[in-house]
Amino acid sequence: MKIKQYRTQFIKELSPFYDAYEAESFFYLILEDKHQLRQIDLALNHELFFSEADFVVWDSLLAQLKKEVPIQYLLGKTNFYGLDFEVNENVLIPRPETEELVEWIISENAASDRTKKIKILDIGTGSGCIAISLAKNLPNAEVYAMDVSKKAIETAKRNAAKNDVDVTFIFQNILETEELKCQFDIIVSNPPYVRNLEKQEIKKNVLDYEPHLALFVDDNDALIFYKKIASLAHNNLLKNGQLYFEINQYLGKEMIDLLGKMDFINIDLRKDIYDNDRMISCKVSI
Ligand SMILES: C[S@@+](CC[C@H](N)C(=O)[O-])C[C@H]1O[C@@H](n2cnc3c(N)ncnc32)[C@H](O)[C@@H]1O
Repeated sequence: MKIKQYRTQFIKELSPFYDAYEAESFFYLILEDKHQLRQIDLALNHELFFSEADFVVWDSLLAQLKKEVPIQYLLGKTNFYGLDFEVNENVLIPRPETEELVEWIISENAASDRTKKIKILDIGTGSGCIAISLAKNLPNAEVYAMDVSKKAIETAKRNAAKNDVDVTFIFQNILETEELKCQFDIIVSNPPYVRNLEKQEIKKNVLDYEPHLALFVDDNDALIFYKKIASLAHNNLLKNGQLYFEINQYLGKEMIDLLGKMDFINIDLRKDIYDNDRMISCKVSI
């Protein structure tokens, strides 16, 4: 079969699950990953011919996509902030909203005195996407990253090596942490923040395949991670130090109240590209 014919069939078979645009983007991601071919190659070479064995691979990927397995897990990789990351079922697939948080931190810290080290701690690092992007883009950063999942830490370590950056990984439960070992200039976290009451908004491809440890938080204490991290930050943020959080879009006001009551200053709540309250930053009052 010609690959162009296969493309039509591929998109049609995915139509109950994904719109044509998404299905087509999956097709080209596979084409690039498995055959090192781009859309333009397909357009130019009308006679492209794929072997029977190639189509066996395509069929197996198509079958998994029909079960709504995320394409990133099928290919074992994704792109975040211009860098390549390994992803697997032990880590959350990094989201574009989180790239916005990283962009915010870089924009506020890139111009800082390059002779002075900036110590950064990323709590709940998952694939390591935040920690590694910061280490790559802030040359004077000394980056630490924590997670309670051993398998996530192993993945993040491979991602640090792949992207050629030094990050110190810490296997630790932040909720059981009495005190952090050192003082930081920046503490950043994208902790679990989806409440069970929001489960019905979560798509099957997320709910069935992404780690629930990374996603969900107890409905009765939805801000538990923020409270814990903010209280540790009081002792472990240096003078002028800054906290950055990704947050649940429905809890922006609650986050402002929480940080205000805990005496943080310069509280700045920002929206993501979809116009949802998504990230917040503050400083310790001195
Ligand atoms: C929303 S994911 C964020 C992953 C990654 N930082 C990102 O932005 O894509 C939350 C992460 O927090 C970790 N986590 C959950 N509970 C934790 C705890 N008690 N202590 C430390 N990390 C925790 C999860 O394993 C997961 O990797």
